[in-house]
This record gives sequence, structure tokens and C-alpha cells, in this order.
Amino acid sequence: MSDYPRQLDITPIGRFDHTVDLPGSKSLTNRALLLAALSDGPCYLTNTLFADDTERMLEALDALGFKIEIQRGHNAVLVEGHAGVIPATRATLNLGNAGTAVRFLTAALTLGKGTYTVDGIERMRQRPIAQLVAPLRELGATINHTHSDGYPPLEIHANGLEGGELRLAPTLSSQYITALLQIGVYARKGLNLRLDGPITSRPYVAMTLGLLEHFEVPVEASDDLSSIDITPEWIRGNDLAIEPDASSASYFWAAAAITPGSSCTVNGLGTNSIQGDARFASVLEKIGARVVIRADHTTVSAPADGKLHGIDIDLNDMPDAAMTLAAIAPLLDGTTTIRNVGNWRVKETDRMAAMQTELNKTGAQATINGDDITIHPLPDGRLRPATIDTYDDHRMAMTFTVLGLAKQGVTINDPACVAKTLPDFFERIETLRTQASPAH
Ligand SMILES: O=C(O)C1=C[C@@H](OP(=O)(O)O)[C@@H](O)[C@H](O)C1
Ligand SMILES: C=C(OP(=O)(O)O)C(=O)O
Repeated sequence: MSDYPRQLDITPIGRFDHTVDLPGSKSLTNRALLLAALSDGPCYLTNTLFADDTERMLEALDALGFKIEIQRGHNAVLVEGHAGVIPATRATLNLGNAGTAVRFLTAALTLGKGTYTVDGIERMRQRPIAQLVAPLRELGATINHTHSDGYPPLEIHANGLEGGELRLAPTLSSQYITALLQIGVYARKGLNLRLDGPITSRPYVAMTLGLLEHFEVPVEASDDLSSIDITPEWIRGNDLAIEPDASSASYFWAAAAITPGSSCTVNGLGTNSIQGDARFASVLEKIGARVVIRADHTTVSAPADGKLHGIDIDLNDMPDAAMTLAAIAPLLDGTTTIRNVGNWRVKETDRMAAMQTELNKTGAQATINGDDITIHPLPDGRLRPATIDTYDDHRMAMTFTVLGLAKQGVTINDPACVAKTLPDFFERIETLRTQASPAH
């Protein structure tokens, strides 16, 4: 599907009014696939995402002996649950650069009986995992680092998990917490998790709790999520229709906000969404876009006077959509400061450095202060023609493409990296273009 050249020139787009149906959320798909495999019955998952990150999870479940019927034509997957049992006793999993797959499977494999290796591409070997390995060891798991302490690859010598009380200080990634929550029900003593201090990327933990509820896992959580108790029981096999991916939606909403006279509706994401990134529409509203959020869709339109203004905002709750704001910040009136996004440094690339370097190429000055990034508008509104390096990071490619829809002069290097979560991203942008009025 995505035979892209090494470089893509992005040209500005004219006014458009468009409604998009997006593939399923990466975060929900990888959670649902694992929970379904661990459940006690068949689960029919619809609107599943088929992209690199979810393919890695599907391949891994297959290698582990789970019965999975992939129905690509229907965007669906039928998973036969094994009620907490890992069928294979040996497996070596290469999970690419899929953070969710690495973290979720590392925890899940401790439930097995056998020896498993979890690994990924070179970048994955630089993404820390000590804050998941240490608590799993505390809960009774035997896990060895085979290369570098605190990083994949990992060798898991599994014989079920004891479970019990666990106290965690703030983590670099919420995925460690999600990984623990998804298996707590099959630990012999369950899981009594106490989270001290602020929860990084917190809406993703809330999303996990929402899914556990869907699969009827007995969970009791305090309102502030500082205390989460899971009793030993089962994950029930239930069907699930996966919400469209809200991080992907951020590109289409942002494109509408920055293109005078334009409007974009994303179906299936509204007030009922359990994805934190669905709230990105409200961030666009704060900078001046017109936003209508209904139960099952959200429409973002450019402001009547075309003027969007800079903002000072903490986006720890939406680290992925935060990149979309960073990439359109050069177009805003006044400076933009995005706070508390320090864990950008341990994602697909060091996103803090990558964002700063690539924004600076366009003439928009970006400065980093601790875990905050400040971005200044383009001088005189002029973008300096820039070839954007994407660092094998899908969001670098997609966010800078959005900037290129507003200003002439953006070229994207190695665009094929979008395959991680939205393989047909550029085709979708072309669809927007064919429906748009000619650009001025
Ligand atoms: O749980 C998840 O599905 C995710 C959590 C976030 O990571 P962190 O918790 O590491 O910020 C996010 O960036 C990632 O794309 C998906
Ligand atoms: C950070 C991301 O992915 P992950 O951590 O799941 O690899 C992302 O998709 O932006």
C-alpha cells in the first residue's frame, strides 16, 4: 500500500470541508488483542488497526500459539482466548519499535511456563524498561537483561506470577502501569497497586481501566487512580468495536484549523471517547479554532478570521497529540510553550531534540527548557524551505506534513515511517487535497 519515494514534497492545500473515518486506535487495538488472547472466550474485535505496531502484536500472539483469525477485508480479528494461559513454552519475539507490544507482552509472558525473549529494533534497545522489570520482579517474575541493564532484549523465565502489593513512584511511561494492570487478574494474589505522585500520560491508564471494565475484570480504583486493586479472577471474552485512532485524528483536525475556511469532522470520536488524545480538539479550540464535540463525532473548523494564537499549556496527558501542536506552532500568533513532555526523549526517537532541530530548519525558533519546549512563530510568516528528517518516527513525518499543508517549502524525508500507525496517511492527505479548492 505504501510505496513511498525517499522524499515527498508537501504543497499547500486549499479550503476543504471533509469527513474522515479513521482506522482503529493503536493503543486500543494492542490492548484489546492481548486482553482477548488472555480472556476466557472468543472475542471478535472490529475496526482493528492494521499497521506496523499492531502487526508486531499479532505476529507475537501467533508465535505464542494463540489462535487468531485475521479478517483484513473486514478490519476485524477473531481471537480465541486461552484464559490466562500462554500456549507456547518458548518463543523469541522481535517487536520492532512498538512500545506497547514490548511493554504489554513483557508483563503478560510472566504468566507463562517457559522461556521467552523479547526484543526489538536498535531504537527499542535504547528505550528504558527498568521501571517495568523491577516491579515484575517484585511480584515474583524472573527476568534477565541479556545486553544492557534496564533495556531490551529481555529473557523471561516464566512460571506464573505471585502478585500482591506494589508501590510505584512516577514512571517515565504509563505503558509500564498498563502492562501490570492487564495481567494483575491472573497473578495468584491479584494486584494491589499504589501510585505515588503524578501519573505520566495518565489518560492511557484510564483507557486501560476502561478496557478492563469492558472485559469484566474485577477492578477497584480510587478517583485519582492512586490506588488500584484487582482481585484474582478471569478476563471475560467480549467482542469490542475499536474507536478510531485519536492521535491520527489530530492531523486532520489540525489541518482544518490552520487552513482558512476549512472544516474537518472525524467520525467515531466524541464526548464518549476513552482516548486522551480525543481532547486535542479542545486544545485547538483554546488556540482559536471552532470546535463542535458531539457524542460520536468531532468537527474542527478554522477560525472565522483565520487567526490562531500561541498558548502555554501542559500536555503531559497527550504526549502524541502534543507533537501536532508543536508542528503547527510556527503558524500561530505569539509563542507557544508545551510543558511536561520530557518523555518525548524515550519514544521512537528523541522527539525533544528532533522537534527542535526540524522546527529550527523552517525558521521557527524552538528552545528547550527541561521538559518544556517553546516555539516562536515564523518570522514575517515566512517558512524557510526545509527538508525534514523524520528519524524513523511516524509522528515527525505526519506532523510536519500538516505544517507543509499551510506553507510552501516542506519536504519530508523517508515518509514510509508512517506505517507504524497510519500506513495510508499520505493517501488520505491526497484525498483531502482532491476535495479542496485550489490553494492560493
Ligand atoms: O499506552 C499507550 O497505548 C500509549 C501511551 C503513551 O506512551 P507513554 O505512556 O510512554 O507516554 C503514548 O505515547 C503511546 O503512543 C501509546
Ligand atoms: C510513542 C509512541 O509509540 P510507542 O511508545 O507505543 O512505541 C507513538 O505512537 O507516538
